[in-house]
Amino acid sequence: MSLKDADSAVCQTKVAYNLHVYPQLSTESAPYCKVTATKDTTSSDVIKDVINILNLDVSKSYVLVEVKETGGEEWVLDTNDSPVHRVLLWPRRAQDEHPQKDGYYFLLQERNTDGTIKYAQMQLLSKETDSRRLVERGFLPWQQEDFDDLCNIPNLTEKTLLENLKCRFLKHKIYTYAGSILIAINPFKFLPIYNPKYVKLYENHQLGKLEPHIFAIADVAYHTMLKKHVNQCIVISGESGSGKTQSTNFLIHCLTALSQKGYASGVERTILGAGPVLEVK
Ligand SMILES: Nc1ncnc2c1ncn2[C@@H]1O[C@H](COP(=O)(O)OP(=O)(O)OP(=O)(O)O)[C@@H](O)[C@H]1O
Repeated sequence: MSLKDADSAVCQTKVAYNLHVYPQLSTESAPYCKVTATKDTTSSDVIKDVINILNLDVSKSYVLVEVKETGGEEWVLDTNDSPVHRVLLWPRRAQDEHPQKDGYYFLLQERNTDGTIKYAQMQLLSKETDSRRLVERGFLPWQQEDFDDLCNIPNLTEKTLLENLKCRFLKHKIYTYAGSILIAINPFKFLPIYNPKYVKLYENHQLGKLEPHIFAIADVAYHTMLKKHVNQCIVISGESGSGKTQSTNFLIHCLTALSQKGYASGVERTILGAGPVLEVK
């Protein structure tokens, strides 16, 4: 490495980032505290800054907690951890400003005298989110509530998986995710979930944010194709009569609606019309 390279490497570590730390006890002035940090700044440096800025009680002990939307977990940072390194692993949209609504942010939590952490912030979560998290962590037994993604079932067995699908089906929720795979159970009756309102609802959304739906899969494939300029493939499999043809029709309907921006055209009719010919064995 040349001296110049070394200089620029040193400069790189000195780049300043703004961290927004949400204190456990929110202050009257602002919901969060802005701290400037570099990659070298440790979590204990950040805590000291927040204590100074907010005039917090120095006799108490605090920890910096990273909240990440994925898994809904809070991670307590070690005193020598670099919060900036954590931020750089977050999605781009959450890196500059990290408002709580985006799900990626830092909390300042107080430690109890026995070393455990006071989770006062948890009270701000809705009761439903709160208990779901406790169930996911195994602190509460799994109730007969349904999970829209099978990966979130805490004790995943064939029995719990089938019970979850059944429970959802009885509530007319025929779609369930298994990660990025969509499971569809044939309802053998019309459900009012395929009108243009739903195409619009799922347009350009993030997979998993809304209730599982075949339009969500079509939308992800369509927008990934536009973004990456690479052909996309959706594999549909299932036994005879499970709804593959019907699902293909819904996919084509959604894809043509997305590409035509809602204007009726003959394209959908032409593609759907080709289906029976293609299916002839
Ligand atoms: N999402 C759905 N909503 C309402 N009815 C559905 C749905 N999916 C399937 N069906 C019903 O189930 C019937 C069988 O579905 P479909 O023909 O799509 O099955 P398939 O998997 O393509 O069967 P095969 O492999 O024998 O061709 C359809 O005629 C339709 O009435």
